[in-house]
Amino acid sequence: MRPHLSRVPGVLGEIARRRAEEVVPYPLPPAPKTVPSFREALLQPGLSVIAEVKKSSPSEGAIRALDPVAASLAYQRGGARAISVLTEPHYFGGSLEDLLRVRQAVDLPLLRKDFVVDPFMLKEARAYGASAVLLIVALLGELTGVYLEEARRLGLDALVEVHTERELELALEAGAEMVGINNRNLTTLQIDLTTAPRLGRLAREAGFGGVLVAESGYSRREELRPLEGLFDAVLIGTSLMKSPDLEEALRALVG
Ligand SMILES: O=P(O)(O)OC[C@@H](O)[C@@H](O)c1c[nH]c2ccccc12
Repeated sequence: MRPHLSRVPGVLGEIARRRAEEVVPYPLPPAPKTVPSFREALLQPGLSVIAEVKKSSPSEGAIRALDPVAASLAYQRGGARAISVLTEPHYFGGSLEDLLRVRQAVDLPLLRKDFVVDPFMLKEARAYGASAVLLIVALLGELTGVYLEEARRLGLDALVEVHTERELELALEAGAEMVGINNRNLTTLQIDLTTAPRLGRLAREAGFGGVLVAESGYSRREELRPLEGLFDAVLIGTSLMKSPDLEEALRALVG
């Protein structure tokens, strides 16, 4: 089952509709027998970092043409607990090939970062070595629960992404075990770092005891302070990718 994407506004709608047009099932490579647990990795003590491999983005344009394997190895040395690999090609310069190569190079669990709009994309994620997938509530709406179930059936963890109170409600109703709160509004691309703490508090007040991840816009250590004691993990991409030394940049943020 596919979500109705005609109503999704802004850049998010544009990217997702293009993605949906491209999904045509094909024979997949054999999936790795086992992959490390994404959820368990984030539940270690302290604020876990999910470090992201991202060559470009709609807000930044070209970020850095760094080899995903080299970037991931630096992230692993710097203490990242998981790695997010963009696989969207047109706006983020990613690919499933990147995901597979990173899987072969590091031991950390990997998140397939993409605009999942068809169940086949979950099978792809598994085949190319992901431990988890991103599910964006602004795209999947009422179908979020269906995609969560399908991800589970395939042995994948799901990070369910929200940006508003209404989306948070939908995520919790759908039974999300990991909720990502995006500081970036994917319709306008604006960042507001008060979004994650505000919605994170609401989630906890509503009794959510699962994994909470703060996403987007972090570049300085002080900015992580409002997350302490509330969030299990933070997802950081652009500011790390732009640093001359990724390992050092990661340590400076959370080491
Ligand atoms: O590069 P940043 O600002 O550190 O953000 C990372 C990550 O949160 C961001 O890439 C992201 C969050 N949700 C997404 C959904 C699709 C594509 C990308 C994203």
